[in-house]
Amino acid sequence: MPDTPSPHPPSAPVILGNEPGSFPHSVLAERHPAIIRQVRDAFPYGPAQHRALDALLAGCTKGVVEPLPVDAHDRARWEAWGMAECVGRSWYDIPWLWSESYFYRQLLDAVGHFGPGPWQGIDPFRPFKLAELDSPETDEELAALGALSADDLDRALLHGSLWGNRADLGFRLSAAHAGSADTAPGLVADDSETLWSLLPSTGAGTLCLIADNAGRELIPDLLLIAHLLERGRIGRAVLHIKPYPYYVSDATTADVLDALRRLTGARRAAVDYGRVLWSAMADGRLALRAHPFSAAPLPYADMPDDLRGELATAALTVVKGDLNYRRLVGDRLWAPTTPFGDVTAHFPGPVAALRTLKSDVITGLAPDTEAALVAAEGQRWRTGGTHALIQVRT
Ligand SMILES: O=P(O)(O)OC[C@@]1(O)O[C@H](CO)[C@@H](O)[C@@H]1O
Repeated sequence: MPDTPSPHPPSAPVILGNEPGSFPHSVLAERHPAIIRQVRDAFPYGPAQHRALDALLAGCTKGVVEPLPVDAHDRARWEAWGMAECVGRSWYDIPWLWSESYFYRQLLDAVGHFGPGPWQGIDPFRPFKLAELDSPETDEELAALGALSADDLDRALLHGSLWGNRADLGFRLSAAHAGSADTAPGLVADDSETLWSLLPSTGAGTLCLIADNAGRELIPDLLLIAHLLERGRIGRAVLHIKPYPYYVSDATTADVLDALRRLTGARRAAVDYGRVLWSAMADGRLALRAHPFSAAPLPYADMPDDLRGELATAALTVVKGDLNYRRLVGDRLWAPTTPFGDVTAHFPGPVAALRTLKSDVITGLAPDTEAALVAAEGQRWRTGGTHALIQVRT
């Protein structure tokens, strides 16, 4: 249940990537090289791009953080985001959140995404996102929509959006040996009643949904938004997406458009949801927002005033996924029973986290829940993607 924030915000060590054998270390040492390989194989890049990818691979695994060029379009932004404190240090010794975020910034640069030039704007992750969107699993999920009874819809669509977070593509690169979610499903925290109380059936407020992955996560996020608009639980929705490709599968504007076309091109129930969303975009009841801070290497406690002001007016902000959870509560090694209300007291309005567990960060667990997880799985439950949570701070 939501808890009352204590007057003194708690603290815990910031997560770094420098402990061999830890999950953050494996992301820097193994996942990032795998992502470079995958991207390199997916496009007929030219020699300059291959050389830049080689340099990034050597730098991010064995070198130190290099500053952005003085004429980089976003140099001032990264300076404000703490570049000076990280430059010259090993990628492993700085906050893990910062290293990961900078890796994606540098990867896009290496393939020419920021231009100028013919590769400007090309998303290096697009082939993987499209493959997922076109997969038979997506067909099956959309076909199953029609079978849901009106009474089931709230719960089914909320859980679709929640468990859709398991589908992130970067995670799958290191999840091959994780247990199947079917053998150990389960919510480790479930504040869904509180969530629904913030979205009453006569609601006219705004829902902000801070999206995570494209494809099989974004589709259920969009279905949930359409449903809430149709049921009159919200008057308006703002979908916060990334301003550029990020963490492999994070949703951008292009991904929203692909997902919408997938829905409007589908059959039966799915197409109705697609039409609701299409017309909601046309009349302003659904807006997209690609704020630069959405791809910042910082916790949401540090969000800029314009974004803070915007989220403050929402009836509820739903924060999707693992990375956004890390940014919401702070990427720290919290004691798992640290109250969620305490670590999110900085957030400007009611906030709900919908997340499958894919990194060490966790807060808000009841002591017996933590004990049961540890007894059953050691610490694997933290990163395996087989558990999920719905946590709310009113
Ligand atoms: O945010 P998402 O898509 O749910 O998960 C992102 C993720 O795969 O990437 C991070 C490691 O790179 C982890 O926090 C998490 O497992």
